[in-house]
Amino acid sequence: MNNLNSVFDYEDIQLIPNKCIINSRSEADTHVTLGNYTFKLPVVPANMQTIIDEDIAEMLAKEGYFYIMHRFEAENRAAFIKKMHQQGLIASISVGVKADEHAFIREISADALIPEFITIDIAHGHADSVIKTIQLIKRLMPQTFVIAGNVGTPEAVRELENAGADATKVGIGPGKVCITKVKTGFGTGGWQLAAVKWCAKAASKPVIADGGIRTHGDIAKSIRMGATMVMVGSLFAAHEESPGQTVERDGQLFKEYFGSASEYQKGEHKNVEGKKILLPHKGSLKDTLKEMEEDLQSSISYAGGRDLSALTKVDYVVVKNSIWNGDAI
Ligand SMILES: NC(=O)C1=CN([C@@H]2O[C@H](COP(=O)(O)OP(=O)(O)OC[C@H]3O[C@@H](n4cnc5c(N)ncnc54)[C@H](OP(=O)(O)O)[C@@H]3O)[C@@H](O)[C@H]2O)C=CC1
Ligand SMILES: Nc1nc2c(ncn2[C@@H]2O[C@H](COP(=O)(O)O)[C@@H](O)[C@H]2O)c(=O)[nH]1
Repeated sequence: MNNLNSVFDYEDIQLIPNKCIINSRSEADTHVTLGNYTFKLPVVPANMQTIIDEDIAEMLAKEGYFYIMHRFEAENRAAFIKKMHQQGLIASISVGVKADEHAFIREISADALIPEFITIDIAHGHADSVIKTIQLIKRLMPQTFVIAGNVGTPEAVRELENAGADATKVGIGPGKVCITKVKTGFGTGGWQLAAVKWCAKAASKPVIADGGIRTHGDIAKSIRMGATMVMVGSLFAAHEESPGQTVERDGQLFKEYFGSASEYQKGEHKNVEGKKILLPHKGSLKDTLKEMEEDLQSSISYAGGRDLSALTKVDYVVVKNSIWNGDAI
């Protein structure tokens, strides 16, 4: 991006249709390949404690979706890898960057519990601590696909790729339960889609757009701007299967969704950069995944193609705050 002042976000963009070349949306193929594996959708639920648990991870893996287990029940991770492998499923876990996390990486490597995917999950991923963690994983488990983040600049993407990351995750502060932008003044909140475009242009490996996805159409927009996959929190929160607590207010059911840097996650009010919200109880996660697939198939048809690659080439217009036009879904 040459001009950082001409930025945009998801609600400011509309993709322009091409002539349809399929007879039914069901012909459109939403599969995506990441590393050595192909998944049903270019979407992964956020590795947060109110979004995913081991049951959901297992369901997603069995159904052919990508998943990333969170790192907040650290002591369960080795057993989780073993359990997934015993069922012939991929193991995809998260790690941090502190000394105990390096010890854990050495431990699983020594025990030959090698996950197919490891995501390094910290707030400010453009850091030597992340580079050292990438290098450690790649030295001990070269076959493991490493996703590193989070970052918000091309320089960070290149540096993590050069350190050995197989993919980078872009998004500092655009999340629904994020307060980084107001607490620190930094981030990609409000211009996340432009940041994805900026970073993807510099990337030589896959980029995962993380945070700020509010509609299924935002998935197609992320892919147009160069993302291989998107990470989604709030849209996946508050389902029947979701791990967040169910709460009743005035006879209506809600579920908790809290940030990984919130005091609810941390158990203390220190370096808090996340909050908790209540979201109306939704139906089944499987139904949302199905609807997401149908909507993305429709996006592919509007792009004039048969698969996700068609989305990467479509024209688009920037019309500030255009998509809602006073409406809601
Ligand atoms: N995508 C996003 O915008 C954000 C996501 N998060 C999520 O919150 C969770 C907790 O993140 P995080 O606090 O990084 O994880 P950790 O608490 O594991 O911290 C990781 C390490 O990085 C250090 N660290 C954290 N932030 C900074 C910073 N701004 N500058 C220098 N060092 C830093 C920590 O030290 P110390 O704590 O002593 O500083 C610690 O050593 C993660 O799941 C993360 O994804 C949090 C904020 C933003
Ligand atoms: N600044 C913070 N960001 C957080 C925190 N916990 C998670 N996250 C990020 O948000 C996305 C999900 O975003 P959504 O818009 O889809 O809901 C998640 O993947 C993280 O990158 C936090 O406490 N603070």
